[in-house]
Amino acid sequence: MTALAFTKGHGTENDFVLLFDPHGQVDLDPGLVRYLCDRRAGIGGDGVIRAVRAGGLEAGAGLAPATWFMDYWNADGTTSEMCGNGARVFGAFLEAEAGEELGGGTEFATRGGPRTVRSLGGGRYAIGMGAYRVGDATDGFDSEVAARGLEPVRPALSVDMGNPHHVVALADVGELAALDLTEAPEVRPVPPHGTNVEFAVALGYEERDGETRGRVRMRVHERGSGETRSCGTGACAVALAMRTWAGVGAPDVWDVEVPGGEVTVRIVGGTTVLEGPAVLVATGTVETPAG
Ligand SMILES: N[C@@H](CCC[C@H](N)C(=O)O)C(=O)O
Repeated sequence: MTALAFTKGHGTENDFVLLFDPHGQVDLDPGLVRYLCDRRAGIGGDGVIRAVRAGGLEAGAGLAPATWFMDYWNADGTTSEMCGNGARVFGAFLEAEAGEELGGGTEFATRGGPRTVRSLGGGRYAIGMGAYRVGDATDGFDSEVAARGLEPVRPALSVDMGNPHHVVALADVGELAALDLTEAPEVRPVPPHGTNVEFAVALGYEERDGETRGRVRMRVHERGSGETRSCGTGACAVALAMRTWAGVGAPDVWDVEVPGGEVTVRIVGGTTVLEGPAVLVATGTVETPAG
C-alpha cells in the first residue's frame, strides 16, 4: 500500500480526484484511476486530473519545462483530450497547490493542445477552449442518435472540441427529463473513438448586460464516465450546435443549464470561452493498492 495525497473538487458537480505531481512521480494507470473514481470503494469522481509539469513528462518535449499539463482521465480508466469543467477545477487547484496567479490568463497543456485558464474572482474561472469544428452538414445534421426513453431516433450534429461530441435537440424539458441515460446512447455512424452525447432544449433569448444571450438546458452522457451532472466541452458543443441551427442573428453568448448548475459559453470567432465556478471540497490521503 502507498499513501497518495489527493484533493477532491468539482465544477457544476462534474467531480474529480486531483493529484499534485509536479515532477511526474505518480505512476497513474487505468486501474488506479478506476480505484480512485469508485464511489463506494474509493474516493469517487467522474475523472482524475493530475497536475504535472511538462518537465516531468516523457512526452513533454517541445513544451517549456515549467508548463503545467492537465493529465485528464475518465472514471473508466481511459484518457481524454480535454475536459472543460476539469480545466476550471485544475485552475483552482494550481492556485491552491502551486500558488499560481491566474488573473492574467495562463496557458497550460492538454492532450488536445494548449488551453488558457483565467481567474474571474469569486471562485469563477474562464477557460480559453481552443479551436472547435462543427460537423459538415448542409441541413444541420450529420448523424443519428438513439437513446432509452426517446422515440424515435433523432438527428444529431457532431462537434469537435478537441474531444468528440454529438448534440441532439429535443422539443421540450419534458422530453429531456424522460431520458434514461444509464446506458450509452447509440450514435450512427459509429464514432471511431467514441463520443460524448448531449441532449439539449432551447429556452429562448434574453437581453443582459447589453448583449443578447441564448439560454439552453442540457443533459449529457459522457464517454468513459456515463451520465454526469455537467460537461464543459459538452456545453460548448451545445452552444455551437444551437447557434448553427438558429442561423443568422443567433447569439454568440449562451447560458447553459446543467443538472449541477449553470455555465456560460462565449463563441469568439473560431474559438469558445467557457465560464463557470470551480470548488475544491476536501484534501486527504488515500491508501492505494500495490501493483
Ligand atoms: N466532463 C468533461 C469532459 C471529460 C472527457 C469526456 N468524458 C471525454 O471522454 O471526452 C468536460 O467538462 O468537458
